[in-house]
Amino acid sequence: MVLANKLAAWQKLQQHYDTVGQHLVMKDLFQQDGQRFDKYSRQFKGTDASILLDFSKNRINDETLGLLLELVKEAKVEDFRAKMFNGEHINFTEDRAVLHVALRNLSNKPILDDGQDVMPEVREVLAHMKEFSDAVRSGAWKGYTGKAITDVINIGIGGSDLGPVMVTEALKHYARPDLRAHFVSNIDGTDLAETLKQVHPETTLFIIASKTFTTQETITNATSAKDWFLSQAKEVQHVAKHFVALSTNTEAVTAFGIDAKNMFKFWDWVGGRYSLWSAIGLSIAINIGFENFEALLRGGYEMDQHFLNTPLEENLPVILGVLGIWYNNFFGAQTHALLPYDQYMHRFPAYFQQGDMESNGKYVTRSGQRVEASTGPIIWGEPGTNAQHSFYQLIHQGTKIIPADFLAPVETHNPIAGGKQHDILLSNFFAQTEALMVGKTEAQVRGEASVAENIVPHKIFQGNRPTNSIMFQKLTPSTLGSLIAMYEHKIFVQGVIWDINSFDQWGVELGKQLAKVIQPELAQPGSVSSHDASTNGLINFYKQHKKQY
Ligand SMILES: O=P(O)(O)OC[C@H]1O[C@@H](O)[C@@H](O)[C@@H](O)[C@@H]1O
Repeated sequence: MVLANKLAAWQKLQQHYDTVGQHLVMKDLFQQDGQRFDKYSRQFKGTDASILLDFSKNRINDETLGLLLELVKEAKVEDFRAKMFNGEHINFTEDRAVLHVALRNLSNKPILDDGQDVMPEVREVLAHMKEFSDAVRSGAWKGYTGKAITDVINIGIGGSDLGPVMVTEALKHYARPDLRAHFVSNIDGTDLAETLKQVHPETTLFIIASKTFTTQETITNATSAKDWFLSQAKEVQHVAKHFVALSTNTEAVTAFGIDAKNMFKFWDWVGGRYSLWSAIGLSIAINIGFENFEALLRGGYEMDQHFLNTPLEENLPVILGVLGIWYNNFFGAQTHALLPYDQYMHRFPAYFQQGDMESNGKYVTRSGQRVEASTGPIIWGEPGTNAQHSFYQLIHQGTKIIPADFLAPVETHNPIAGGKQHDILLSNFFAQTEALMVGKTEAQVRGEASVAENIVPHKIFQGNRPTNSIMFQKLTPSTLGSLIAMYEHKIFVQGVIWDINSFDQWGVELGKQLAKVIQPELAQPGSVSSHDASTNGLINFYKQHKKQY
């Protein structure tokens, strides 16, 4: 593969940026073209999910879009897309297929990994999840004293936590108040301790979620949870009624003391950050019911079909992907903000921090060279309108360009005050992207009542700040599924263009290795001298002041 910045379309884009792109003023473009919204907005329609993407408030014209799509073709995104769906081992550094799309494949089409159809096993696990989640929800699954489960604690971290957390928050409207979901991820004992305070061992189900079942945080928390449980339940046989595992590692699960029949399997072709669709979604299925979990899968599946079959210029993930490239690589934007105007989606940006940054935070190309172009953006964000009262100042008047996606539902689940609050929320949603685009000129500032001369420059907004507006009818399970899959594929498109492997995560390993060296040093008496002066100093400071428990 050729380095991204050496592709002919990239060079053309650079020239286009230098001569035209960087000078485009959106306000003028809207004045010149009354059809700009129609021209630069697209709709996705699933069975019941419908998503509008308005990307007209971007610093682009027809030539920009044309060249960006040329880049997609030249970088062979379509070939890679086919390779992913066909189970080729595109995650070549781990020699794995990338088949999260199989988890939501609701068609009858087989999906092959190493020549074997993975679908029968996928369906088997889904059936197991249905059976189990139904039993927990109906109260047929009983704890060791014969009581029904009231609290489910998912113990997992990274991809084995963030997806279930984000989705159960986003779909809280569909959850039953008498069946509470909790999530423990951090090795910090506070996380587990504070959660255990809220539950009772007789009515609590622990879901130990770990693809590898070797992750230090998860196994340690799970062991402590088991100790807590056994301190009251006493008999080891009761563990079977209160602990289940979600993993690819049967041996480690059984060694932990969880019955293999209470293990929900998934496969090494499911990346951790793409795993909420797999058995990792068990806490979701229990929380909102299996039918709703299936609707989530359907939404994902329908977006997969859209990504696979829609022409590039109509394809939402492709459009989002190339717009990201335009700002990241030509305008030098370092970050990308996700700003959901839906309180239920408050963990959506955090979810895609892992989804995007663990996927595309890489500087080595598929052929082992160093990239010459900037890769994955820093993803961040908070729900509107809270974010408006926090960091929007910098987006409006700071020195950095912050491309942002604004997301909002047309319909709210909570029409408080006869829908008035939702109107207020949405008026802010519309106003912010408008303000970011049009800004406020010096003349407008002066036109306002009595502004002191020295204050004038402070009140000017340059505008021309790019945003995408993404509206969906209502935050239903299938809509959420489509939105998640849309961003997954956006990340895919960008990774292919940058020629990096979006599906490994070697960058998380070094810190883990070093922590394993340091942990025994903390328990030994005396000071350490084997590290650099800073690390030695910090460790020794801790050892001097450490409390013995
Ligand atoms: O699911 P397990 O194996 O516990 O991994 C949990 C997380 O670990 C991290 O180090 C990353 O590699 C993530 O991609 C992964 O989701």
